[in-house]
Amino acid sequence: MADKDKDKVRVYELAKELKLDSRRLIDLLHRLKVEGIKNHMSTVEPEAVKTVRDIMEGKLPPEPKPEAKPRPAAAASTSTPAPAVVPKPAAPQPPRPTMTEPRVNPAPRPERPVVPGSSRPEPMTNRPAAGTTRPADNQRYPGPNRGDHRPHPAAGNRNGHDHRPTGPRPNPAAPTGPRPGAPAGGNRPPYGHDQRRPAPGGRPAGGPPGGANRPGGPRPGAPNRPGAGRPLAVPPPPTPARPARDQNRRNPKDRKPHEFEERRSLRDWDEERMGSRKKKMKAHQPVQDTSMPPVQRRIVISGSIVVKDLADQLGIKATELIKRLINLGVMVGVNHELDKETAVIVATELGAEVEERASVQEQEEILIQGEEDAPESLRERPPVVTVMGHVDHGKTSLLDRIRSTRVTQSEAGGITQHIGASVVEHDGHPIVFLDTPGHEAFTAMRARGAQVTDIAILVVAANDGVMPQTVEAINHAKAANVPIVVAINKIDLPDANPERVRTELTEYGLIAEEWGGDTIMVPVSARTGEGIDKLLEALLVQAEIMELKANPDRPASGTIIEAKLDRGRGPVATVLVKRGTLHVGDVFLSGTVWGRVRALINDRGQRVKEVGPSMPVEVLGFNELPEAGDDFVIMPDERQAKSIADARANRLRASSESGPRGVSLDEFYQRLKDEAVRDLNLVIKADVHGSAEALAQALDKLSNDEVRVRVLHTGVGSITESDVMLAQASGAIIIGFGVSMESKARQLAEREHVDIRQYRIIYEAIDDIKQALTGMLEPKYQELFLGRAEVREVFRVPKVGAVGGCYVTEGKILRSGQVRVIRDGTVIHEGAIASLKRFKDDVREVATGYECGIGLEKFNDIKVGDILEVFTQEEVKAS
Ligand SMILES: Nc1nc2c(ncn2[C@@H]2O[C@H](COP(=O)(O)OP(=O)(O)OP(=O)(O)O)[C@@H](O)[C@H]2O)c(=O)[nH]1
Repeated sequence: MADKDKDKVRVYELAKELKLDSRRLIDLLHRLKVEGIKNHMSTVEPEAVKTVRDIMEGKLPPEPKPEAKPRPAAAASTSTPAPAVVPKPAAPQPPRPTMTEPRVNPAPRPERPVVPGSSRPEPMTNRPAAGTTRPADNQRYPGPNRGDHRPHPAAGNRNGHDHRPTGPRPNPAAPTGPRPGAPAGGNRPPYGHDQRRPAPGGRPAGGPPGGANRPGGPRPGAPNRPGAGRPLAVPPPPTPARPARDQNRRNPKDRKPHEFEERRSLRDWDEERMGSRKKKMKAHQPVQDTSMPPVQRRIVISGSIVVKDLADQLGIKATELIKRLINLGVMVGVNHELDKETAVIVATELGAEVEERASVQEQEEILIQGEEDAPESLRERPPVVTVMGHVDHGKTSLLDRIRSTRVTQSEAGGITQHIGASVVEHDGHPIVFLDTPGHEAFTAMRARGAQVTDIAILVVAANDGVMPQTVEAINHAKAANVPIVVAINKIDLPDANPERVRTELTEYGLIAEEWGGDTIMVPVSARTGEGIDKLLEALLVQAEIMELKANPDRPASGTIIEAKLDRGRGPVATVLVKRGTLHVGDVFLSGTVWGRVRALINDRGQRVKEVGPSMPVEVLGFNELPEAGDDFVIMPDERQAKSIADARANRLRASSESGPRGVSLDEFYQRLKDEAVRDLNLVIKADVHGSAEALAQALDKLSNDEVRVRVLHTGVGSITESDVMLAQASGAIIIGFGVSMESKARQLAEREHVDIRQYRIIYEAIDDIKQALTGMLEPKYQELFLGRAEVREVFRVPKVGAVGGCYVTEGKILRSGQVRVIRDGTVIHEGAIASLKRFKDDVREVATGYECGIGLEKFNDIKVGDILEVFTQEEVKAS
């Protein structure tokens, strides 16, 4: 039983192993009627695993094409539909897995019996020749790492899809061996390499690099290029070592329809449907270029590389390399940058021995991360605290009051200086307060990848209670897993009602300790100072619970919390040291800036020689201004600091020209598969509280054992910058329901690639999330903002209806666009524009700063003050 469980694999694991997209595999499993397959995380029973593997290896025929099955009426685009396949005697069936499901039993599928001898007979006759005539190749491209996507004990029985030599295969038990070309035993560095990334050697069975079929040695009977067409039904003469795959794949026209059908492996089918460049490349049958001898070099690839440079390294002409790349389905020019994987594949194809090294980025990570601290090296460190709360509830007053307490307690002489954080001592224990209150600052820092806060003080005015931004602050802190200590402020006021605050907070999961919960709540008055000591005490208690520790005896690393250009001193920045001790004279790196610490100044304006963990300090010695939120690390020497800074600058340039940084719903499933995420984080904004709650609950219910839908925040009203920041910081998607979006929020979302999805129908939102969780999200149309106009007057035009006399405040209004009418922050109508006029003329567009008349289709209720937001729909490219 235990053994059986061990054999179970999850869909995504199997898909990865077979180099299939999980969706395709799920499809196949469904068609095989394997039960319990819900998504990529579902486990597959060993029997079904075997069936799928057999199919993939060509031992069993694939199931009918999906087009043929679900839509019988659909015209078969490539081949004869399944029913037309000539039934063959079921006689010499290979052993079938004993599956309980009827589909995998031979009986219900008489139309597609397996007749090894007849289904893929010809290539088999050639294989021994291929395998045995090229022992050198086999050595260079050890079987299991190349064409063989997984070892199988029955390898010898393979049919035409097995391209491995029949001779001894090195290490047949290892499904993922060293990469091709990598020195035996794989001297690839143990770090940084994403094992999930398909190793070039782990390409699909029968793929280009497949054992005996690979180029690299002259083949007898040379002209084997695709298109050299040879009738496949006729068993080829045994002599030339023509690769089986060539015949199977490359001459489809020569095949009879049913043969074609039978020869199709699921992978062929999958590739046809997927059609991505990489797949094409992987599926490609390498073409033997007899004009070029194999490259006899050993080269090192440590990251992406320009075609020209790779050709240099290989000692061949760039044109030759390009030719080979084109053969592999990669269309490139001489200055094109190849990613590491492609470079390794093509170099190996050409016969070079490739050593993969950690990229600069990977080396950088190692250098920066340093070694793990031994537990015995850890010492207690002060907590770093941020104050949050609703507007006017007293955040600044409370911070001021707290800071003022240290004047009496600390040693004399220090002049408080604003450096972005202050240190306050209580009972001899320091507590560090970040000077900028508010959850926006807190989350902005997180959005930059830095989390410096250990504890959040939530200020709630006792006379006002929980307000919208109180809730936001709670959710922002929760999203960051930062514990909250509540300061119930303004208790000096006659209408203060701390009990009410405690009660209201329970609704948001904050239960006061005195009520049996675990949230410390302290009544205070920033005005009178009452309760401040207790609050500081509470912070120390919370810190103690958290066991905040760091190793002070190592080179420092921390975060920039503030940076400014000082007229006299040049660029200065405040660093919050996270671990280690920072000294004057240390060489540092921060983002793309590096330098040597010239001076350290603490929050009292005193020069210090060193600072330890959790301490804020102003650092002089920057030659450029770093950015708040950047990391700050001490480097062994200037050379290394400079080299990493340069590499980062290059990457930054490259990344700003390409790829999105945020998470999108479209790519969520891919990330899920790659195990990058297990949570789908959402921020929900709706027109009314009821719909926000309903949506949150409905979406929450979509969680399953494998993926958790986490609603980080729900709120009422427009989507704000703070929502976008929260989404960015937490890798969340924003769901807007009947709400508009603030301009700044849109700009930030566009810049940071935060996915904002707006809906008018609750089920559409639920459907989209549901589909995203199963990887079935259809390519969608995405809204593209065009412009915004304000209705300043309303005209009633006979026979036409209401026309808004508008002023374009942002972007431009296009006659062809769709329009959303927003009144008091709520979307009240969405539809088309019926007319767009400048004076009396119909126009196609009106730009910012101009007036125009806008009439709406099927909407006459335009009112002065309405905002007309114009947008268009743009197809989102499938990711
Ligand atoms: N009576 C009383 N008033 C207070 C107390 N704390 C703050 N206030 C007053 O409340 C008002 C708002 O205080 P701030 O400290 O500016 O509040 P804030 O939360 O920082 O406000 P924003 O920065 O605008 O978000 C000021 O008029 C303060 O004087 C208190 O404990 N008691």
